[in-house]
Amino acid sequence: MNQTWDALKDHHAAVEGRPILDLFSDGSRAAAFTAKADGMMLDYAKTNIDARGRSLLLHLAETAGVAQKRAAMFAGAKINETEGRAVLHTALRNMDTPLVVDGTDVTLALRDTYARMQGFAADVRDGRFTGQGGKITDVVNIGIGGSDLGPAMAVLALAPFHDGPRCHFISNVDGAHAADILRGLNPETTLVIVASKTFTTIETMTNAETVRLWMAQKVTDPAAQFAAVSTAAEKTAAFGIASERVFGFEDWVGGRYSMWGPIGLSLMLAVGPEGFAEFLRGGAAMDAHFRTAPFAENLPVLLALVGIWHNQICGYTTRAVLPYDQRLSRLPAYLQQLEMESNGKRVAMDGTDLPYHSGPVVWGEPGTNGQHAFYQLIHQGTRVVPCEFLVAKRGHEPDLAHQHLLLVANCLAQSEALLRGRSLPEATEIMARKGLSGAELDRQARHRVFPGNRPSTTLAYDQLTPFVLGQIIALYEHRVFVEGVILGVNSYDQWGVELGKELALALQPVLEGKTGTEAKDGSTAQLAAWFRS
Ligand SMILES: O=P(O)(O)OC[C@H]1O[C@H](O)[C@H](O)[C@@H](O)[C@@H]1O
Repeated sequence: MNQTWDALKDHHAAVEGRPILDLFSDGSRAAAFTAKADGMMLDYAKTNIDARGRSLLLHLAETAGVAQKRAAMFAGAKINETEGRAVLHTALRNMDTPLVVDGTDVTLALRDTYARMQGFAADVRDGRFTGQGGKITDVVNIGIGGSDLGPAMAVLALAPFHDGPRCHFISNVDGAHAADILRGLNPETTLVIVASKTFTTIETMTNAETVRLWMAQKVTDPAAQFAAVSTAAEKTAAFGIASERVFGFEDWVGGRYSMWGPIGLSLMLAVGPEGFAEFLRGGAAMDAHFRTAPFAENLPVLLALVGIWHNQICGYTTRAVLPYDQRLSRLPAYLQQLEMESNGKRVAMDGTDLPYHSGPVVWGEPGTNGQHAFYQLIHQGTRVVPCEFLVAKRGHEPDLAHQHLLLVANCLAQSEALLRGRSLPEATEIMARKGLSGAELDRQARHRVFPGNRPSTTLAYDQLTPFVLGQIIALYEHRVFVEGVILGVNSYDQWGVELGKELALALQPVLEGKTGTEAKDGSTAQLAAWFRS
């Protein structure tokens, strides 16, 4: 921890409890604590960050080496130090700019694969590639984690742009998932994409086998209706998928950063190659903004600094992502992997223990649904939950513009209510008007107090198009990067998922009764015995 961290802690101690609302007595507050990029606006004025807090936070980003690390990442340096890999998902959306890594221009192979994806997607959509019962009507993407959450989120987000086959996603090893998705699908007109960076993930391999057997009941050559997306070409061949339907990528694309490349094939099939290209253009626009905008106007940097302020400095342990955009209903789940798998670490890059907490718990649901569920706690619970609202100026349903207006009113009202709250005198007056008095008035009024002074940010955009979705996702990716650099963690590995995988493998023979439970703790042994009985 350096002096800036200490200065931030001191500053927080000095301003803690100050009403954020008071900051608006400066009429320029709202504009001064808002940043814009290519038609998108991030309002972070409803936080307790003031001019001094912001300048300390910006200093933190500068002294942590964010600019240097940013340059290193975009240049293809091996910043994923624990796996000895570059981090180049940004190259997937900037393929026209040559990028030499280890003596090779990596964009040549990227462009080649991208052209093959475009050709295949067009063939499927136009009916040149068919199933054994005719034109492909449905696509099933089998993948998990980064090979599922991104495309599943984006396919839902871009529903108004769908003009291709219907897309479905199977991820869970729970057979219920495959069973429920496959019910109602016709194997003869279904294309299956097995999406796995490693092509070893047990959930995906198990589901791929299940779906192959399902298809074999109706189709003479199931493999002909399978495509694969992976870094492991030999494994896809061993599974029996012809190389012309295998779309590869390099290990310098992290799973949770991979939807810009072949992992996005299902999205390209749904919205078409041009819609997908727009998504890439949106990501590239955010890359350009991130690389060139001064930190004080830089959306990813500012969003990261708001995160550091709330989590590491104020001590708020979670953050809620609240899209007032029904089609972004899977964004919180997507961000849970992006943010928590990236920055949920306990040691710094050099292996030493972190001197502060790492990334927060990320959670959320779309508004207005959340309002009728968990907002009670956000408004009146004893813990502060920083809220991150997202909202579009326009919906896609011109006939339902009145509903969009209602949606926006609710979004703005929530951040206003969190900021303003309702004092005891205000609550007392309301209850007195209802005829209460004395102790009963006091008791009832206290239940109706909102402490307020609860921070939020609002990300506002014009309309949820492929371009804007690309901007949003790249914004969050770079936010994670900046937070990771400031915390000094490796945002690009995920060792924390390994132990459970190993133990699950070891428990399989125990549950099958082939090995005993001697090596297990009493609780695990008891549970295993119960399932075997
Ligand atoms: O794409 P795959 O190799 O099948 O990996 C799927 C997912 O599983 C792993 O366990 C990791 O935790 C994720 O980062 C990854 O996205």
